[in-house]
Amino acid sequence: MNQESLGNIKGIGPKMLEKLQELGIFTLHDLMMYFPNRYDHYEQKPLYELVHEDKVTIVGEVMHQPVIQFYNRKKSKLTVSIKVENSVVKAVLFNRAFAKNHFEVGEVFTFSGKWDQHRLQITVDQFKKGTMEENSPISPIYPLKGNIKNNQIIKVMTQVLSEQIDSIEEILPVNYLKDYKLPIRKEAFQSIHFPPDFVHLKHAKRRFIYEEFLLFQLKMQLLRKKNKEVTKGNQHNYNVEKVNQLINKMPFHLTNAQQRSLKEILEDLHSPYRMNRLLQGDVGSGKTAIAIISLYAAITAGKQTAFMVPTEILAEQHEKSLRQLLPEDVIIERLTGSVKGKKRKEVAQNLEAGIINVVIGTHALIQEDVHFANLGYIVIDEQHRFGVQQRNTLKEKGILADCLFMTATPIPRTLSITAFGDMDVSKIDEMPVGRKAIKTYWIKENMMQRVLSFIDKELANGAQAYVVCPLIEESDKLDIQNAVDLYFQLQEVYKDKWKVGLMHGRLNNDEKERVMHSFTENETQILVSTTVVEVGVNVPNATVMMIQDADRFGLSQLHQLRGRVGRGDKQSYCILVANPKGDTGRERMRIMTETTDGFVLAEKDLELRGPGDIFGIKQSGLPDFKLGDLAHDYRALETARNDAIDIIFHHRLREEEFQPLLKYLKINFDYSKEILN
Ligand SMILES: Nc1ncnc2c1ncn2[C@@H]1O[C@H](COP(=O)(O)OP(=O)(O)OP(=O)(O)O)[C@@H](O)[C@H]1O
Repeated sequence: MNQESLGNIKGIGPKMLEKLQELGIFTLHDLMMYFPNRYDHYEQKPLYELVHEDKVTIVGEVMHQPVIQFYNRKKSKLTVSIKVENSVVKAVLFNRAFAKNHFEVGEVFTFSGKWDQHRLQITVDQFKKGTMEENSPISPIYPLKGNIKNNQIIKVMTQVLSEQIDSIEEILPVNYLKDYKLPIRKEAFQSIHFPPDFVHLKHAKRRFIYEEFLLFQLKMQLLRKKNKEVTKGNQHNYNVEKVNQLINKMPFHLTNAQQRSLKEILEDLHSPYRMNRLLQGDVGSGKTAIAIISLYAAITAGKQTAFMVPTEILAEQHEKSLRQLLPEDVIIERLTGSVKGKKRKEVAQNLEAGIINVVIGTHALIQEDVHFANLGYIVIDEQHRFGVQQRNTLKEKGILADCLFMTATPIPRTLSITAFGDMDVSKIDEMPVGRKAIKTYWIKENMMQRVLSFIDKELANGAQAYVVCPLIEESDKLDIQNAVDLYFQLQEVYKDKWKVGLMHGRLNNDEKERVMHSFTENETQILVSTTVVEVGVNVPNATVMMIQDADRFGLSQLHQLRGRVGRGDKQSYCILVANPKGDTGRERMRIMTETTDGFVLAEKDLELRGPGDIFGIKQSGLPDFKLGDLAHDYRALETARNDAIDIIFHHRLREEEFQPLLKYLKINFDYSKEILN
């Protein structure tokens, strides 16, 4: 089977060709790959099991000559009495008088249509001579667009399949088929379009799911390999001694997982290939610490470095950490939206002149007027918040710059190997020692008094608390508690005892900085905030996170918010205030109180809300699979990925049994031509 145009096929006229093109079908290959999205299944049940007004299928023998009645001039009703089991059932066909001659007494027919339990009567949509088995019981329903009909696709497909079936070549090696018990390709095509039974259909689907995952993963691995080869010559000879000095100076011992990830990152820096790595780790697992050490390593190799983060608050916080940890001779600057006028000009000039060693910033880093002298390494935090485009713009500013992407959002493995399949992945899967699991409680509004005195006790022990609300201003529609109101209420409750701060997106940058600063320094003990504190904010002294209207947040977001506490060695608490109306809201609250494992939560979120919502944006880079479902087919995806890595990195495409696959890749995927040659 190939890229032959459908125009060459006998029986497909210009009109049909046009209709097929509307569905995106241009070649034989396109047509075969146009899978049904569901199947009509005529299941024969005993009469007593049929449900009144359901669509049913009945098989019976014609008992008498059909009776026809005409009414309203052009309308007709044809009634065929049939014997089913030991009953007489009436099959009624409206306005199909011509069908009368089809029915001979004594012949068996299969009818499908709407069942009338009281009259023992079926209003027939379709009928066919013969028993169920003779009438292909599972019929495909194709996704339709334009003015093509399902029957027309079935007709074309039947014809093409019967004529071309022998030209469909297998593309997978025989061993794979054997190991995974998959049907051969031509059989799978036959079964997915016209399944003889459900078992064949299941295996055909299994085959195509594996096939599409494998083809996708092959593409990812080819890109990964290409990235390595093309970028040869990108070696950073960092100063091991200086890096070790910094590690020893850190206020804590790195966890094993941190050490392992750091080692992988440093190896990438040192290797002649461009780093394209994702550093994944649950909230508070210590990713930033690793990022800082690796930035310093690149600086000791004489390179400029950049640290890109999603919010102004984070940029300021990280700038502070960099200044605290790095030796004084490292020149650190911040470039965010709030750096303006003369200062901004100065930073831009110094970047271009190569004076600055590390610049930390937000989107401001990718403005057109920002140029680097010799950008060698970029760390991008919370990467899925930046679009693919923005990531690339920054990359392009530094020729062959190594890139480390960090994400605190636990991405289920199925998603990470799909969206980031072309990347290497390091994982920090261990928390620093001494961390206590955060205790999470779900309470109703009417228990607020108790919560407030609990917070009071915590603060009396020297700790601090966050109170998060979903929106900043009251909305009539969504009865949501607003941050400003709550701020005033809490001030009233705690009067002169504790200071309350207020943070939200509408404050200007200076105000935000001031509010955050006084919370970090424990000048304010309670921070009332919208979700701007969601990512990365690090105040280890805070032990209480109270979230208002918690059922309005997704699980991953709740987990991010909860991750703002439990960052030191004190026992921390997360209090979810919610009166969820629906089951999903209640389910979310329940899960939150049951687990603190971000990955478990993300898997649940994937189940409850689908992949798009985890990333929160469209540019997530997730492909649209025809059959494969990321939430459920993770085993197939995992297997396909391992196979693709093996095939590409062990040069299997050169082997004899992989020749059909190689040929297929070359014909069907543009990307692979140059890489595969
Ligand atoms: N190995 C360690 N031992 C003890 N404390 C650590 C260790 N590594 C990091 N920390 C501390 O734990 C807190 C969280 O670390 P860090 O900010 O690096 O985590 P993160 O993974 O970047 O967090 P987030 O995902 O929330 O941004 C910080 O206060 C940091 O100083």
